[in-house]
Amino acid sequence: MGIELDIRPIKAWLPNINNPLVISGPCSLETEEQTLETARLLAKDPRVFIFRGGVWKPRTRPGSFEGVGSIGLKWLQMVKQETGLPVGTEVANAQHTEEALKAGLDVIWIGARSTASPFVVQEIADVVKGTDAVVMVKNPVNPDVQLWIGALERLNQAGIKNLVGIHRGFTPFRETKYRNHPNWSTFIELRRLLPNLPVICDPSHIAGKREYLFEISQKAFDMGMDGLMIESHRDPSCALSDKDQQVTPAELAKILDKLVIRNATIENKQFENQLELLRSRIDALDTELMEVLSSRMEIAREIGRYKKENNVTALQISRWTELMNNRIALGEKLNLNKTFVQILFQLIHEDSVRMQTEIMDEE
Ligand SMILES: C=C(O[C@@H]1C=C(C(=O)O)C=C[C@H]1O)C(=O)O
Repeated sequence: MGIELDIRPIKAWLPNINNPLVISGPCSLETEEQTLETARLLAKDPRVFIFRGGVWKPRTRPGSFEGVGSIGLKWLQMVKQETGLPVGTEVANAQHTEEALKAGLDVIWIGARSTASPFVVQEIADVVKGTDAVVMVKNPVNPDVQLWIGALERLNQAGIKNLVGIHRGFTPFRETKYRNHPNWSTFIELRRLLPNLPVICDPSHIAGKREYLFEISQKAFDMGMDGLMIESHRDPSCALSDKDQQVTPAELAKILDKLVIRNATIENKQFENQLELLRSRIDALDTELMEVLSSRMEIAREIGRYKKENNVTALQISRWTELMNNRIALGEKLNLNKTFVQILFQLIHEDSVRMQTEIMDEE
């Protein structure tokens, strides 16, 4: 099924944007003073375009700080009035959305847990219907690009064209360096399916720790994302939520100073010619790669027929283990990433066994 969404670029609703979209502010608004002080510091940096602040906080388990609630909307209004920065918060149900719109917030976003629930997304879409709200949609907690797109579609069907995707990583199923797995391939697939959708990265939730913010942000720009949402707090050590991943506005400025912003493409004949030359070499190598794979599969089929005649199983674990170890060692010598080699050969082996069992089970 083709996907066609009517999406406006960021510039359509934020005309003064001349750089990647940077959104920053506290994970949670805690007090009027903390909100305003953080906002005043951020407003001094012309690279920050929108102030964010969590008001209703979805927490994994009960008992931790769940946000100040509606009073925070008033503080956001004060930020807007004093600094001129557009303001936004996360909404997780119809009531939040109604209150946020009524308070005149410039941006709302749907969190990862809410995106995972089509009922919640629909209830929010029903409230924003017919408005010119800017709605950002975080990826669902699981790397399901269709679910992410489904949420965007529901909003688009409600007439919302000012849409932005936020890549905040995916719940890991084991202990990892980062709090949430970046799984860049999900972003690549989203961009392939919806090339017009602006997508920004939320390195704070991917990282879980401030020391990783720079490397993740740079990667996001290397991949061509359109901006960042980075949590900041006047004093992260006292933050009531996610204190390890927040930075001070001064630290944010240092991160932004170091980041290299890349262009999606450039108008330069020499660059284009050189790129084309290198790409034609990749095309030729890919053709060879496919031919080699095809020959390999042909031999596997022959082995399958031979095993069938001799009534021997398709799967041969000792051969497979030995082969995998050997390929990983070879990969290291050839400067290939170990995980890449493992996954590649798992796929090849899986299909080789599948084909052999098909041959064996043919009438
Ligand atoms: C091809 C064989 O059958 C299976 C497929 C393998 C492969 O594709 O390399 C290896 C071991 C077996 O599990 C074989 O036994 O050699």
